[in-house]
Amino acid sequence: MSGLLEVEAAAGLAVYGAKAVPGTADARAQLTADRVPERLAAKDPTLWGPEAEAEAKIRLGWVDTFRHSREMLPALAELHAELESIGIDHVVLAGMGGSSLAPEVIARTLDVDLTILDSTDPHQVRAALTDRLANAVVVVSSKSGGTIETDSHRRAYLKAFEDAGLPGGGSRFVIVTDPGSPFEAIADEMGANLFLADPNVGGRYSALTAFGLVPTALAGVDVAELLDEADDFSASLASDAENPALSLGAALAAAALAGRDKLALVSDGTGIVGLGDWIEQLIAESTGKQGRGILPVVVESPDAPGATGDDVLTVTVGGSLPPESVPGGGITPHIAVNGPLGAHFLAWEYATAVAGRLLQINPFDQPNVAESKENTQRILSSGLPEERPAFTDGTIEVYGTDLGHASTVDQALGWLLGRLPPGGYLAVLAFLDRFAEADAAKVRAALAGHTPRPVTFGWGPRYLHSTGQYHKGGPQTGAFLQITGAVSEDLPVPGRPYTFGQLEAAQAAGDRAALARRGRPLVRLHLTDRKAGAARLLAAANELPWIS
Ligand SMILES: O=P(O)(O)OC[C@H]1O[C@](O)(CO)[C@@H](O)[C@@H]1O
Repeated sequence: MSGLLEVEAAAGLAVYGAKAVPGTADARAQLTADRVPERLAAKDPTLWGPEAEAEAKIRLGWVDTFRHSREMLPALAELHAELESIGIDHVVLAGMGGSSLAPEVIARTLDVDLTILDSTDPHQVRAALTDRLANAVVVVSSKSGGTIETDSHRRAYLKAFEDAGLPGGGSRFVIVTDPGSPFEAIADEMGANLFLADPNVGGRYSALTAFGLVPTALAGVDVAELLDEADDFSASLASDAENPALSLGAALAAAALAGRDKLALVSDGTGIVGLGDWIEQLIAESTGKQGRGILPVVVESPDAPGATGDDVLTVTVGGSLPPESVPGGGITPHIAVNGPLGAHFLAWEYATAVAGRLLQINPFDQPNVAESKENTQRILSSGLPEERPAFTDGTIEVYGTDLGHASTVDQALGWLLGRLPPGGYLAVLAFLDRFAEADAAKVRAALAGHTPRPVTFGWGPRYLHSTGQYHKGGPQTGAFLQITGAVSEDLPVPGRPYTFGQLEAAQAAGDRAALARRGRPLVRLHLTDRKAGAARLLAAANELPWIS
């Protein structure tokens, strides 16, 4: 790793090291020879080939939509003031994937209180519903207006407000959706506040549209600043010379094409919090298709296992740095990206689109996400498949086929890690309460410390809208550890014949079916006692030998 002294910067966003990544100079020269900066700034939909053209035509709004986003700021300020004047100051955001990941980064980075509801886990949903309900406004965000999780949250809150006898009904909701979606009509029916988003922007590119801005402005963020940061940075995007986002995209693709196709995303601790989760969705869902793609690996800190590796491009991300400071948060990454959050959003969207062209994929579709959704629907109507554990170890039931002689959780983990092919990865997929059971995420670093292969972690069902695309559409080299938990207090989805617990179980089973159809190695650990099971799993992961 070298080259960190070289930097390309615009409007405070600096990309260090990109040009030193092998192959980047040639890729960048090709991009400028093909006039990509100029054509992308002009929203040329032919940049990704004839097959992507129809989709690209309606997906390039993000190039400049942040300018139009300003138009909604007065209405947002008015609504914010109105809600605050009647004591409604607890903002909940129900939304999946691109409809909640950017608001979460914005709220965490700028330290405002915003509850994100992107889970079907009944314990997590119940915890949200019982938290400051009398002061709550619920932003229901969905571009399509057809996402089952988000509609279920809407139903649950409507019922909770009614049951609590709280006045206001629909006016306690703010719906963010695309024009003409089913949610637009529902907003009207409910008497909800409505913000329509730019329909020419896909979910994962929507950070600087109503999806990123409405919930965060209501939570108290000065979103105009984010728009200014993006606007200032945007001037660089049409340029061939000082165009850091172009170099970033060229480096991501050049590295992947040379076999460094895992992207470790490491926060450097300089004030931007949680950006890795947003970049993860952007890169995984945009590139993981047709058997290719870049696998993002969100790493907890610069010293956590998995930040480096033979096929890993190590990228640190953080806020603007003072002059002379060393980027990278204590490690020497291949690339460091530092700058204001609004510029980060635009730079990564641009880099992903550019990398998509070089990887010869359509960065605007997500062709393999539908399969798990369809499996979920089928299971919800026909019932969960009969499954028997291969064995039970204390409070953990272990499911899987051909687990050999494994009879303990440790052995099952060893079996799975032993099945990682060269170039492969392990994905840990936890259908648990991501706030109350946050410690379960520690299993990623614990496992990554015992294998040379990259280990990712995703909370179900939210990963289905992110890395889920890559798992099924990208290179078929993954092994999967699914974690599910017993439900002690289930919750009905109002107006539906199923509960949140059944929906969550159907989503987990639906994704297992999609992975099994591809013959991927998969172990499911069902925690019959969530707390004890998670502790046992973590201990087992920590005690594993090195498995190469
Ligand atoms: O905003 P929507 O339509 O609810 O979709 C949420 C997420 O689901 C996906 O469509 C894929 O599952 C993402 O691309 C998107 O961000």
